[in-house]
Amino acid sequence: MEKQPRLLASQLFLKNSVFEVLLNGVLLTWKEIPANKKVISGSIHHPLKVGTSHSVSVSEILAVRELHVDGGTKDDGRWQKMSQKLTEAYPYAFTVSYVERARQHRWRCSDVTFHCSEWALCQQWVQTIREQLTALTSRPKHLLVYINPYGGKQQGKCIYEQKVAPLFACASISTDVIVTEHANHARDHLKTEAELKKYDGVVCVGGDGMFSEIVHGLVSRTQRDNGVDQNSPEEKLVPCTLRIGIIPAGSTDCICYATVGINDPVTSALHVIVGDSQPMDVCSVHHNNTFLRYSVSLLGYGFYGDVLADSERKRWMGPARYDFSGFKKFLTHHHYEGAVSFLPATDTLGTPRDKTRCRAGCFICQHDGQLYSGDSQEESKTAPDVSDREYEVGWGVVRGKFLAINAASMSCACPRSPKGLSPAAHLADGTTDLILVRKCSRFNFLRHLLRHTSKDDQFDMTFVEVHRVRRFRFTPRHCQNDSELDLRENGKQLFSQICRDHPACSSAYSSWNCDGEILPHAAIEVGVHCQLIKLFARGIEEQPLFEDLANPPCAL
Ligand SMILES: CCCCCCCCCCCCC/C=C/[C@@H](O)[C@H](COP(=O)(O)O)NC(=O)CCCCCCCCCCCCCCC
Ligand SMILES: Nc1ncnc2c1ncn2[C@@H]1O[C@H](COP(=O)(O)OP(=O)(O)O)[C@@H](O)[C@H]1O
Ligand SMILES: [Ca+2]
Repeated sequence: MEKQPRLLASQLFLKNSVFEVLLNGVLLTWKEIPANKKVISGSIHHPLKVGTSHSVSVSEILAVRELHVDGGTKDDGRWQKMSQKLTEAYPYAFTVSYVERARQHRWRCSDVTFHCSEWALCQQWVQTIREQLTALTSRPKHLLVYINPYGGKQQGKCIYEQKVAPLFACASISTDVIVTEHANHARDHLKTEAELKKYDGVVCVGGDGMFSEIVHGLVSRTQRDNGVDQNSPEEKLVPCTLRIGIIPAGSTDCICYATVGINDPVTSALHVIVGDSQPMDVCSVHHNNTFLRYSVSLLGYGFYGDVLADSERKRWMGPARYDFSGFKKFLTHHHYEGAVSFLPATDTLGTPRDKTRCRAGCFICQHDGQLYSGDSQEESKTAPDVSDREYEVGWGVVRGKFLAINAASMSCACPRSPKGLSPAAHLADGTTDLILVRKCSRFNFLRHLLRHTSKDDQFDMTFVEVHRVRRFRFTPRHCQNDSELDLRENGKQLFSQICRDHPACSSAYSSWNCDGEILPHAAIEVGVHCQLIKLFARGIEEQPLFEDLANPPCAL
């Protein structure tokens, strides 16, 4: 790393020792000075701590504040316990709040308080650190927050007020908070009313469904403001400028989990505060040249569609509804017939069977950002009509009976499956991983499902194939025309009754699970829009081998 000029260097008092404290444009470091150090209160040091040093990246400092020693305890209760002698020798102090890495990708806010003998020195430290923080232009100052009070275990409001709001206040971030009153409240507010110019980002407190509302509101608003027609599947969409933060308070929380590495409200709040930015792909879903929805995580037909449809009726069960419906639909074991045509992403570096993973600073995402708009793509972008042009150059077609057709635009890692539906998928490479699970025995399907929870490769099975694609289209076998599709809605109950009476039979249609929402059509066309949105996240950080490496001793 380029050597940074030293901004400040002082000997300051911390706990019971004197530390050499240094600030340059990149790091704040404090190193214990072992020799001649004076132990004031007589407390015993842990031998390992002697001579240790700490360093914190300035970009991960949340705030700095002065302590008012005269008034006693305004900011730090521990101050009271300091000996009279210390107060006399070092009557001025300031506290630096910073990000500390804990286990399993968790971030925590830590405080360190330095004591000084002179007021001017204390002021100089506080001011210089503040100047450094002000220079970090990627940090949000004003945020629009939407809370879904009914997501997950209905803890959204409480999570925000107790864990997140105090951190935003500490980092001097101001907020406008809206607790949603009905479904689509946040989406419609963003789409039409919200004064977006006032904000540096939008925060949603809830699950994947709530995040999806925010995405729909922001993307639709951006297209409308730029005169882009969402109904045209070929249209190139305009990226959203505002970043989105997710405070996880839902049932699956896969978007948070797969972009941060953990579904933890404090960790997510800290990623917002430090102003992280993670671009993400968004799929647009159309039916007959009519826009249906956007998807950022899972588009699932068959098993995941049926699980979602069933679980919606059991919302009262909370997150456990997915396990209940999952078990039920596993036993039902329905398969669906149809044709999937797709445009493989032949010009990308990665494949769905890679051992490498999309991680913070991902090389593939950084380099593939521009490919979607590349001219070489233009000619082959249009989806062929499966019946007429199935051999169109570049497009592949797979027909058959499927237990599940899943498109994962990202890994879809979540607490249920920490590696996700497609472990090697990328957050921002402009592709989605199309996973086709053909009809097989219950036992084999169970083996496939179980592999989502172990190290074994869920794609290494004869009845599973996976393609990395830029576009795809699904046509259910019995879909001759639209009126038949509409009929299915009315006839569905009768049909499912018949199927229950004749277990060998399978219903003709499943539903698409689009990020937790049921789509009204089975025949869809999907295109990936590379890096259409940005999150307050940085991707999953590589885990340090040893805990100490998370806060490496600085090389001075
Ligand atoms: C036997 C264990 C099998 C575990 C397989 C787990 C795979 C999980 C992959 C989950 C991908 C999730 C993608 C995200 C979807 C969300 O957009 C969406 C909405 O989330 P929200 O309610 O928070 O707003 N969530 C979902 O659609 C939930 C999908 C969860 C499906 C769980 C399926 C559990 C299957 C259990 C089968 C049990 C078989 C047991 C046989 C003895
Ligand atoms: N105030 C509200 N009342 C009812 N539903 C809401 C409200 N606010 C948001 N929703 C809807 O609740 C659904 C589930 O929200 P989400 O936060 O994803 O929780 P979960 O992960 O438990 O599904 C979303 O589809 C969202 O549109
Ligand atoms: Ca992707």
